[in-house]
Amino acid sequence: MSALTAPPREGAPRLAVRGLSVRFGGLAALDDVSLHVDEGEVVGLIGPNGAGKTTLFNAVCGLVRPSAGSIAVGGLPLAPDPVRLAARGVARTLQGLGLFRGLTVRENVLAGRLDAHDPGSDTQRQLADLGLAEHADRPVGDLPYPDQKKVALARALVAEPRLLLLDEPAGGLGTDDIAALGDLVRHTAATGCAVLLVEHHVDFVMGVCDRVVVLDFGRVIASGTPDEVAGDPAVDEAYLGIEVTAS
Ligand SMILES: Nc1ncnc2c1ncn2[C@@H]1O[C@H](COP(=O)(O)OP(=O)(O)OP(=O)(O)O)[C@@H](O)[C@H]1O
Repeated sequence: MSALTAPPREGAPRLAVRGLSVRFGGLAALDDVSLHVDEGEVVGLIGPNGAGKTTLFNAVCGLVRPSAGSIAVGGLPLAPDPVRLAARGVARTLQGLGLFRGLTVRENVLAGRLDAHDPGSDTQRQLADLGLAEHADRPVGDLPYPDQKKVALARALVAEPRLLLLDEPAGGLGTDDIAALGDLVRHTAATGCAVLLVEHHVDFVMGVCDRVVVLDFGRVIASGTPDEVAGDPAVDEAYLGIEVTAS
């Protein structure tokens, strides 16, 4: 059995990042970053623009090559092969929508579950869970932006991931949709999925996460519960006056 198809090691974090560094020429986008996400946990990854959040996601997905450090999923080292991520139970949403605009809602969600025995029924259930069933056969580009964000989420969730990477899921959403998103994230974690959440909407992060890790200039400057992080002066300083509050 290869490391890619082996079951996760019992007791190991779903995601363990140790001493990770990523360089782009002379720029250290990530510098000795360590973090972990356990089964059923929601961990927020926050920090100002350019702090390295998306680079960390890209490293986990094998899209950028670290210059140092290691990444393990379920206790097993991660091979730099984005195509095999789904087989390891990893799903991701993108900062933009990343949808196939010429396809219907159903076809977009189906794209997240092409390996399944009966992808059609999984897709239908996921669409119903997110209130998208009545839009299933519409071109995805015809839906309002919040519903398109839901389609992108549905495409990740239909794979029943064990590790879910969410890149700015609350971006562009109104208050009610953000509240519903928070419920969905917590519900997903309650099924045992580990969630790593990159988000600029700090109140949302503080309300939904069990722990928060703060990056600035590629380094971890704070980590802990939302209350611990919100009270950390280094975090206020990194955000240059943006209010950081725990709900
Ligand atoms: N492919 C790349 N080539 C060169 N530099 C890059 C590349 N990708 C990211 N960077 C740089 O690495 C640093 C970290 O970028 P990254 O996108 O990870 O930050 P971020 O925290 O996700 O920012 P934002 O909140 O704006 O999305 C930035 O200085 C960025 O300009």
